[in-house]
Amino acid sequence: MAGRVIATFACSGEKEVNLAVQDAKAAFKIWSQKSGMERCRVLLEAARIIRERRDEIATVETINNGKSIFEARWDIDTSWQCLEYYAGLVGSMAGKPQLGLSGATDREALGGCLGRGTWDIKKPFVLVSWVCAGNAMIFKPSPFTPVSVLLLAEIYTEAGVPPGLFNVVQGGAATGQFLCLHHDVAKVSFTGSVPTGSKIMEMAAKGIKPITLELGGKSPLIIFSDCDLENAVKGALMANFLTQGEVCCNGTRVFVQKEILEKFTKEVVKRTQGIKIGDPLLEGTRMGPLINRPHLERVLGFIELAKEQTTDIGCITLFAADCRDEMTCVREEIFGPVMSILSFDTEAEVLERANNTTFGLAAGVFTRDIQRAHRVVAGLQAGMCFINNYNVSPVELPFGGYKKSGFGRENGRVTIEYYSQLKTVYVEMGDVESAF
Ligand SMILES: NC(=O)c1ccc[n+]([C@@H]2O[C@H](COP(=O)([O-])OP(=O)(O)OC[C@H]3O[C@@H](n4cnc5c(N)ncnc54)[C@H](O)[C@@H]3O)[C@@H](O)[C@H]2O)c1
Repeated sequence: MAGRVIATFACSGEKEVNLAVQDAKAAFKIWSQKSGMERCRVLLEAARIIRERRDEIATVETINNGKSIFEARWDIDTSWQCLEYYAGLVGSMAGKPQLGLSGATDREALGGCLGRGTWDIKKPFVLVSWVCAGNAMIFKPSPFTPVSVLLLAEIYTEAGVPPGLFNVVQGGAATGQFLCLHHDVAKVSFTGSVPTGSKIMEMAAKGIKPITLELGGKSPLIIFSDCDLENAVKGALMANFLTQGEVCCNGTRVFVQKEILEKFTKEVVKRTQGIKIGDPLLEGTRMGPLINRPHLERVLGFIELAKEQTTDIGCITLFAADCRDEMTCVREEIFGPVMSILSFDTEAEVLERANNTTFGLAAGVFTRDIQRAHRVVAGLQAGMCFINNYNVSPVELPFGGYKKSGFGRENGRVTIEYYSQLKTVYVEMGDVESAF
C-alpha cells in the first residue's frame, strides 16, 4: 500500500470556501431552530449508520491514515459512542429560569464553526458537541488524510441534518487561512502543531473569534517501583505505539524509578520487539506505516541524533535506559513510535522534571499507592491525567491541554460550553424604579 495514490482532490480556493460558508449559513438557520429532541434523533441515527458501516469506515480510515485496522475499529466505536453520548445530552439543553423568576439564561449556538484536523479520523468523528449545540461546521482535513471525513459528511446527510450543515473543504494552509479569516465563521477549532496553532490564534484575533486549540505534547509517564510491573509495561506501550506513535497525548517521556529500571526496560524491549509491524489492513498487524516519507525521515532524524547523544539505544522504536532530560528526543515532539526511558530516584525530583516542558497535554502515573497517585496527579501540569493506565479516553471525560498544548476541551458535557454562548434575559415583574 505504501506510496500508492489513493485519491486526488483539488484544493478549495476562496470561491469554494465562500460557497461552503454560504451553505453552512443556510443550514445553520434550519438546524439551530430545531428542538433538542429533534437533534437527538438525528444524532442517534448517525450513530446507528456508523455502527452499521463500521468495517467499511475502518477500512477507508486504514487506507487513509495507515493505522492498523484493529485500531481503526476502536476509533469508529468511539465515534458512535460520542454521537450517542451527545444525543443524550442535547435534549436537556433548554434554557434555565434564574433565582426569583426575574430572568433566564439560555445557551445559543455560535453559528458557523470551522474545524481543522490532523491525520486522524477521530477529530471530525468525535467533534460532536458543535452539532449538538446547534452550529454548522466546515471541516478541513489534513491534505495527507482527505478521504475518511467525506464518509462522515455522507452519514450526517443520510441521518437527516440539513444539507451543508457539515461541509468539507480540501486543501492546505491557504485554504485554512481563507476559512479562518472569513467573517461568517464564528469559531475556529484547530487540531495541529504549536507553530500553526499560534498562527491560527493570530488570524482568529483579527475577527475576535473564540477558538479551541488542541496542540502537541511531550507527555510524561511516571512509573514508581511499587507498580504492577506487567500493567506498567503494557501501559507504556499503549502510551507510545498507538497509530505508529502519531498521537498527540502520547506519554513519550517514560520516567522509571531506579530500582526497577533494568527489569522494566527488559520487559518493554521484549514486548516492543513482538509488535507486529506491516500491512495495516491485515488482522494481525498492530503497527502500520507513518503518514508519509518526509515524516518518516524526520522521525529517523530524531533517532540518528539520539544515537549521537547516547550509546544506549534499544531497538528502532525505542531508546533504552539512559536518556537525559536535555536530549532532543526527550524535549521535542517526534510524533512517531519513539519512546524515551529516563530514570529517577524520588517523587519530588520526578515531578519537577515531568513538568519541565512547555507542553501540558497529558501525563500518567503507575503506582499501587493511591495516595501517592493522587498527590502526583495534583502536581502534574497536564490537562489529561491517567492513573494506572494510559491513552484511555471515554467520551464522557473532557480532553484538552494546559500550557502550549492549547485550551478548550473536547468530549464531556463541558465542551458544549465551548460551542455555544450564554444569553441572559432579565424580566421585570413589577414597575420600573426610576432614578429620574
Ligand atoms: N491535542 C490534540 O488533540 C491533537 C490531536 C492530533 C494531533 N495533534 C498535533 O498535531 C500535530 C501533527 O499534525 P500536523 O503536522 O498535521 O499539524 P499542522 O499544524 O502542520 O497542520 C494541522 C492542520 O493545519 C493546517 N494548516 C497548516 N498551516 C496552516 C496555516 N498557516 N493556516 C491555516 N491552516 C494551516 C494543515 O493543512 C492541517 O489541516 C502534532 O503536533 C500533534 O501533537 C494534536
